[in-house]
Amino acid sequence: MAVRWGRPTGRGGRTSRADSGAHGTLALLKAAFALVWQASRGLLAARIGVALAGGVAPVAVAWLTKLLLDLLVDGGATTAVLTVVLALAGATLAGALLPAVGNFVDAELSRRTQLAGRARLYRAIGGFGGLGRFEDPDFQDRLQLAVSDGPATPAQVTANGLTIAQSAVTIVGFVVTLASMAPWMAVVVAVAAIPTVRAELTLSRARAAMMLQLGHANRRELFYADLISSVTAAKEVRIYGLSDLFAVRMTTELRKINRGMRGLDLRELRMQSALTGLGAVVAGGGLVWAALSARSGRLGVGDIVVFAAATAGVQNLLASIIGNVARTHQALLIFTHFQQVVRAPADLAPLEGLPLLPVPSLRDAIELRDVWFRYGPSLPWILQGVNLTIRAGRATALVGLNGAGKSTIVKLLCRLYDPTRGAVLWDGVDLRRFPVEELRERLGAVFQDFMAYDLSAAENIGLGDIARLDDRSAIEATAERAGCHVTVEKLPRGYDTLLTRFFSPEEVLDGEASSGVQLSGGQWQRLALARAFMRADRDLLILDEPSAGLDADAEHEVHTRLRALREGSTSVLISHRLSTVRDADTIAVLSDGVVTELGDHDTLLAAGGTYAGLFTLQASGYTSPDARTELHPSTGG
Ligand SMILES: Nc1ncnc2c1ncn2[C@@H]1O[C@H](COP(=O)(O)OP(=O)(O)OP(=O)(O)O)[C@@H](O)[C@H]1O
Repeated sequence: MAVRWGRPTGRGGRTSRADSGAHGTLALLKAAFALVWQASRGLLAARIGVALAGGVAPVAVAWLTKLLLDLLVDGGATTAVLTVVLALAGATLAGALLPAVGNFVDAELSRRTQLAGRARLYRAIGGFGGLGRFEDPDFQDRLQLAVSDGPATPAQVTANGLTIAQSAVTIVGFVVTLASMAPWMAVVVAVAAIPTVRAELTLSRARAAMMLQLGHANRRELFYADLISSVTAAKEVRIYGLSDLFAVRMTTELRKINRGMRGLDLRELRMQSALTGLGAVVAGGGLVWAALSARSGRLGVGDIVVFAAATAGVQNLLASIIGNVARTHQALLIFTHFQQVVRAPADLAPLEGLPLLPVPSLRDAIELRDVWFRYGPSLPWILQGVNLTIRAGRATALVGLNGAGKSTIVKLLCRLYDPTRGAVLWDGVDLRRFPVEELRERLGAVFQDFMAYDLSAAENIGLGDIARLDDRSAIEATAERAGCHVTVEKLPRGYDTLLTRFFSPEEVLDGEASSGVQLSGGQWQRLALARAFMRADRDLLILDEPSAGLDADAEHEVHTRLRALREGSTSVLISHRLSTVRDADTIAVLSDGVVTELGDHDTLLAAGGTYAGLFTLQASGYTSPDARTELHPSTGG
């Protein structure tokens, strides 16, 4: 089983049209809030309350301080002074406590939203009926980003958004304060905010462009990092001594990323310095005016305090808004990917305008009628008008050289893809008329690239029919039929043995310690067979190279068992070992995207064509590539 390495994605990711424009941003914000609202209305309401109170507290503190100072200077009554002191203490305490309460609520909201977001995301992913999306590189990038970071973003957007709202409340309070004392100062502060907002927008755009640029470098960096550290690649990486090479490539990508980020950070630093300077000039100028006004008796001591607090507060809050807008923008970009995965339309479309039908038991045949297929519009045709009838209750074998399209046909039978042209008919009804999950209920399959689950032996078999996942006697009987019962029984904990070294057994097996076991390739293959056998009673059994990893004895034995199992049921068998397909009722030879020969073993042998040539070649044990090319000049081996 060859392991194909996945394409990891960067932490940045691509922007899309949906990201751009105020309308898109607003819709995203709404969707993010909606998810948080759905996760916990009560907590969100509490968080909004905290933001409002947190926004009002600093303004209240400034005004109460002014009031207190004015009372003291004017010799106010003790009760009045004490009342103001108490109110000031309360407002200060609230101002100090609210951030901590806000953090707690944010964390809890984040946990709940992530739970709801993940559930929604994995429901959407599980709903993709076919394989096409998983093989689309752009969709893969989006998907991986949505999975890794997407569910956390709605809560981040909400928390940042509410912090911005909180700052805005305080700013409004301070600007009103300033306006009541010196209207021109309020105007100056408001005007001074304009460059800040403009700078923030420019920076946001630069950040988005940089993320787009660095997305590819990010993906490559993660790709090499994963290769170096993953157990799957560990064998080859060590044998071929690849880790240094990959480490150098990884650090090269990382340097590229760092250069880009450093440039952006420097730009941000320059802008922020300029803005801080501007803020200092505004605040300083205002303070000079306030001091002169106090000297001339136009302002009291309390006024100066509240004035200083208001000007400094507005400048600081504008700076904090900058950071929060940036973080919100970043989170929204990632949330875009989440939304696009969650809202992706069905990938396997039903036949237009026709209602879905229940899947009837297969009575007559499955027919591929003039089936053309390619894996993408820019990729070559794999099937170019395949016509083939798979008769109910009979065994059909598919034969052909590597890359002829045998597994592709199997994938079309399982409706993992739809034909590009032509149709697959189930007793005359197009497969696209059936609900895909219902169709799959009717199939049992073992694939060339079968799965080895890091679970117990029993589960590895039972997953073939989840309704009987806990039915130990059914699982054991099936293992017996697949010829792996004895092997499994001899494992340290028999059927409960964990077939992995990846998880600690204590995590999974009720606290009972027992080391996990790793099976050999052939043993895994038997388990995969047993898994398929759990569905032996289904309408169609698909066996794509079911014995590829087995030794000669085991292969013979498995095929004897398969023959018995296939008896009277509908099956499709793919095998390069032609001796194992010779007793199939029908053998179809695929070449150049079409069925070139069809018949039983004797007929095809007598016809003296491709099958006869291949069979004779294998029977004689002669495997010269030259001879293969001579036999099949048009198909690559
Ligand atoms: N997911 C895919 N995306 C693009 N091309 C693919 C994909 N899967 C298979 N192909 C291409 O389709 C062709 C047929 O592949 P397929 O696996 O059906 O052949 P096969 O007859 O089963 O070969 P083998 O005997 O080696 O298993 C090959 O050229 C392969 O490169």
